[in-house]
Amino acid sequence: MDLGLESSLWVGNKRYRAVLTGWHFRWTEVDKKNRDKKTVSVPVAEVVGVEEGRVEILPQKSVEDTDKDFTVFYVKRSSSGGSYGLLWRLGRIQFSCASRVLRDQWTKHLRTALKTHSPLRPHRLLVFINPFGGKKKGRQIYHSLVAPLFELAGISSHVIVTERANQARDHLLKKDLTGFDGVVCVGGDGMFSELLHGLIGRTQQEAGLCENDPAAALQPCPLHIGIIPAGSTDCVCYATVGVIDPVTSALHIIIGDSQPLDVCSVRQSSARVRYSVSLLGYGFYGDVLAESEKHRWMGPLRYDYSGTVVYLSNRSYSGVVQYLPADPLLSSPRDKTRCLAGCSVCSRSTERLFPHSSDSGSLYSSHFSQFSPGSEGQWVSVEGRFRCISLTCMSSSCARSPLGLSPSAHLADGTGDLVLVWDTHPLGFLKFLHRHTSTQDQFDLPFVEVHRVKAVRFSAPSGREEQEYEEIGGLSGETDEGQREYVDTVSRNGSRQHLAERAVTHEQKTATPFLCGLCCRKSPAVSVWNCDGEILPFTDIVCKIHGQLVRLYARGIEDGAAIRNSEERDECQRICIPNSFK
Ligand SMILES: CCCCCCCCCCCCC/C=C/[C@@H](O)[C@H](CO)NC(=O)CCCCCCCCCCCCCCC
Ligand SMILES: Nc1ncnc2c1ncn2[C@@H]1O[C@H](COP(=O)(O)OP(=O)(O)OP(=O)(O)O)[C@@H](O)[C@H]1O
Ligand SMILES: [Ca+2]
Repeated sequence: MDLGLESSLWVGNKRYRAVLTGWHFRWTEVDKKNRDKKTVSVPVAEVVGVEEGRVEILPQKSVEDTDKDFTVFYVKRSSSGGSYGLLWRLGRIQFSCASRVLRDQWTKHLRTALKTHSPLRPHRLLVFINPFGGKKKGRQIYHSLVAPLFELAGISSHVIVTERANQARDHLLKKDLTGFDGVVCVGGDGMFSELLHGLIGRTQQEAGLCENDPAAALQPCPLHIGIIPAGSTDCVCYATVGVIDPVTSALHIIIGDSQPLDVCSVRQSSARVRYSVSLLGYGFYGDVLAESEKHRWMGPLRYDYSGTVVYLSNRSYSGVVQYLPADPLLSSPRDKTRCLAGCSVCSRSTERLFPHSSDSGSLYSSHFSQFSPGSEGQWVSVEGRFRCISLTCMSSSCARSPLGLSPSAHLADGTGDLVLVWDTHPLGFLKFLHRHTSTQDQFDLPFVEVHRVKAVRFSAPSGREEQEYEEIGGLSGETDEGQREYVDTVSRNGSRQHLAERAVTHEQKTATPFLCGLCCRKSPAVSVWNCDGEILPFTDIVCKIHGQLVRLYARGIEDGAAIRNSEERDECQRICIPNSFK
């Protein structure tokens, strides 16, 4: 069927020329005064719904069933006033036609175009609401802001308000999921993590794979994940959409946006595999999480409180980190680029990961592991004392840190960024933390390194080594230069320098201890791993990045400045709607 259509339409008493081409629906006021021919152009993929009559959904749904009118709902962008990304809102325009026949033609053509141009739009969703996440507003957010939009878009949803932790994960692992196109969580990163674990586990079960087997090439999940942010950090939402806004996220779900995401698997020999996308952190971030769990009642503020307590306790931990570098010719964590919607680095990665798929984004093609025999590079091993060790599959931007833990990390390039912060003077570490809140480069410090990696291993020192270290006084008051005393070898097994030997060297160099009463306290020998907000019950780990293992209803961060500039240049404005239509 030819999807094109063109005719005059009225909005109130103004006449418009409306055109539906393959990909766009445009309307231009036919008026001598409209000399610059301002046109509103909406991509068909961003039309939310088409209704006969004059329809409103806010503050509540009302339908005036007039037979020459139709209403179009679509995505309208506005600046987020702070965040990097753009807020999406529901735009609405009510058209009148010359006849009922023409009206029916418009609604039919628009609906057919919608089906053709956005094949991933969900029809049926499974929604989990955590009533206790963040500020405990999950239920309210879903019912007042999201459910009316889903209804307008003809999406039927099965809603489960969780009664316990891990209910969503267990449901996805065991219950019948037939008929669902996607799964949505209303909550924070912890709820997202439940969906991630449930869906990855379920997909491997159905593929007859054992997910705990480190050699298994994990299969990508066929169901999309949607996140309606209602948590404390909401890092996954922020880093994939660019704003924390339930309406924006609901609209991404409705139009069936699709953003692949890398996932890191975390294993210890006998334990169940865990997954992480935003932060696998040891040392500072592990300790902050452990401390914050004691203060859940504080809500989102618990992280600031615990962050301060942990910072003042001035801890560092020793260990051996081994990592498998990613191909440095493809990208670098210090190349000052940003992964934005339509990212070319991620698109090329899709072609590498799914080489035999005609639609390189297809989920159903066979998934090629990045760890096929022979493709491995050389492992690098470093050993020493660290303030923190972080591994993230994406930038991990959030409200606290608008550019994130690794501002140039990519959502779907099959790699993770490993940030090593060596033990340093407390003020140095504060400088590092503080740089996360601005555009200053947190990696441009002598005690910080960042590596783009495909896999990581970590092991804490044996009890004896750590005891020797403590006996000789540790590194409190160490200078920035002091951290350079580490082993950087290229080997498969890593090589260990005796910690005590290095500690003596450091001790000879120490500056006056800072915050003596706090920092001279003995650090515990080991920290814990923070795996996307969950404390792992083991210390020594092996991690692997699985490129594009899951897909979210998102499109990456839209570059607000670029979109605004192109609108200023272009007559065909996407979001310039005359005030009378707002
Ligand atoms: C001086 C200001 C420093 C601000 C430093 C901001 C760095 C923020 C980096 C945040 C990265 C978030 C990564 C995402 C992690 C999620 O998977 C996880 C689950 O939701 N969230 C956390 O673990 C929650 C982690 C939350 C960490 C918050 C740390 C707050 C530190 C405050 C330090 C204050 C020092 C004061 C000295 C007097
Ligand atoms: N009904 C429930 N009762 C108790 N805990 C729950 C319930 N439903 C989910 N949970 C758990 O609560 C934890 C935290 O939830 P969530 O991630 O939604 O909010 P948050 O911790 O405030 O935000 P963030 O993870 O973004 O910091 C999750 O790990 C989840 O497993
Ligand atoms: Ca990545």
